[in-house]
Amino acid sequence: MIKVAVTGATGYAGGEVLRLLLQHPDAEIGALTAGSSAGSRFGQHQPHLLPLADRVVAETTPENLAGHDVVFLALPHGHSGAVAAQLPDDVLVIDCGADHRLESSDDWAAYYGGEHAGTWPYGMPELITGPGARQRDALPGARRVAVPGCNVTAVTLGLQPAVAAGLVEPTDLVAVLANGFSGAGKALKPHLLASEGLGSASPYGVGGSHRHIPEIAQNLTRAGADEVTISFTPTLVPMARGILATATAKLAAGAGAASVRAAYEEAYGEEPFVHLLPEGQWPTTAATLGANTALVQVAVDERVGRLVTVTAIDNLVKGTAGGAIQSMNLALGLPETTGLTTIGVAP
Ligand SMILES: NC(=O)C1=CN([C@@H]2O[C@H](COP(=O)(O)OP(=O)(O)OC[C@H]3O[C@@H](n4cnc5c(N)ncnc54)[C@H](OP(=O)(O)O)[C@@H]3O)[C@@H](O)[C@H]2O)C=CC1
Ligand SMILES: CC(=O)N[C@@H](CCC(=O)OP(=O)(O)O)C(=O)O
Repeated sequence: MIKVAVTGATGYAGGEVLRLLLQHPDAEIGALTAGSSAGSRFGQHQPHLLPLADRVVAETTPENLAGHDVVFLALPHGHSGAVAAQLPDDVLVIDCGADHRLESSDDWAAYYGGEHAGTWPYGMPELITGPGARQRDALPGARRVAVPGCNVTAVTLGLQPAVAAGLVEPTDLVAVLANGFSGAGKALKPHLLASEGLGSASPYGVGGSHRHIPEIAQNLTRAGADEVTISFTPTLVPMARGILATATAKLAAGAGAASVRAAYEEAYGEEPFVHLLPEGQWPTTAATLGANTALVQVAVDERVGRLVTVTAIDNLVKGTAGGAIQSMNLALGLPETTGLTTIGVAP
């Protein structure tokens, strides 16, 4: 069995990692650590994870994290570097936060601020990294993995086949997203109060300020773009989970509906968790809830000369914990799909 510790176990991301680990045939759950909630009963924070309810939340210390094969970090931005530095090199450390995703320290400084912790192998197995190459090729044997941002996952999966095939202008991209509340974490924030958010849709991170912009650009550059320019606008909508990302791109000369469809079929035909829907069927977030699934659809808007892609994911599963477990499986040499499902919860 693989002994796994989770830091940030009381939060949304840590809780989802644990929900999936409880269903993983090779995982044994060790330490559950957090910050201010250390010392309390775990079931008080994650009452849906009944098998762990009587555990006690531990402090996030090297002593409590010692003796594990895998440590998941699900901490607020800026906290992962210091914790990871205290862990042995042969332990697999999987960071669900943003600290180790970006290659550019300038991007880190501009969008997050503070010291950049460094760059780890990127935990998006489906990322196109060259002709016939995928990021999953880089993960076997890795002992440090940076899990992508949830919005980044949705937008990258929506656009990368067209970018890699040269069917769109990567300097003319637009993405608008509908985002569930859990993406913002459990911390109390005024705009997340039920009286503010229920029955309302509100944009945030508008005008090029959202911290996922450089990460999307980094991914699409790896997929083959020389330069990426993207207008990115998320919108908070009253649902607990889910992201629906609508991304459009100016078509390159000669690109059309047939070449676009062929590129997406080729990119995702063999992927276990990314599904190109049959023509005419559009993704919904409800169809992805609880599943490690990304649903993708594409169309060409001839009048405006743009590709339109729509991608739905559960932000906590394919957008975080599911991608993290996929990466764990690959790093440890297990079948990539172990413990993961494409079966959702509906209605
Ligand atoms: N929510 C989402 O959809 C996604 C989240 N992520 C990333 O996952 C990480 C966690 O996010 P999320 O779960 O949403 O956030 P939450 O606010 O829900 O949870 C934060 C967790 O971190 C713990 N924590 C806070 N400060 C410290 C500290 N100083 N030392 C130890 N533990 C601490 C909290 O413990 P305590 O209970 O003691 O306060 C809690 O367990 C973030 O980096 C986020 O960006 C990534 C993709 C998607
Ligand atoms: C609704 C909401 O606020 N969503 C968050 C999701 C961010 C996230 O979880 O990704 P990181 O791991 O990079 O923090 C947002 O868009 O900022």
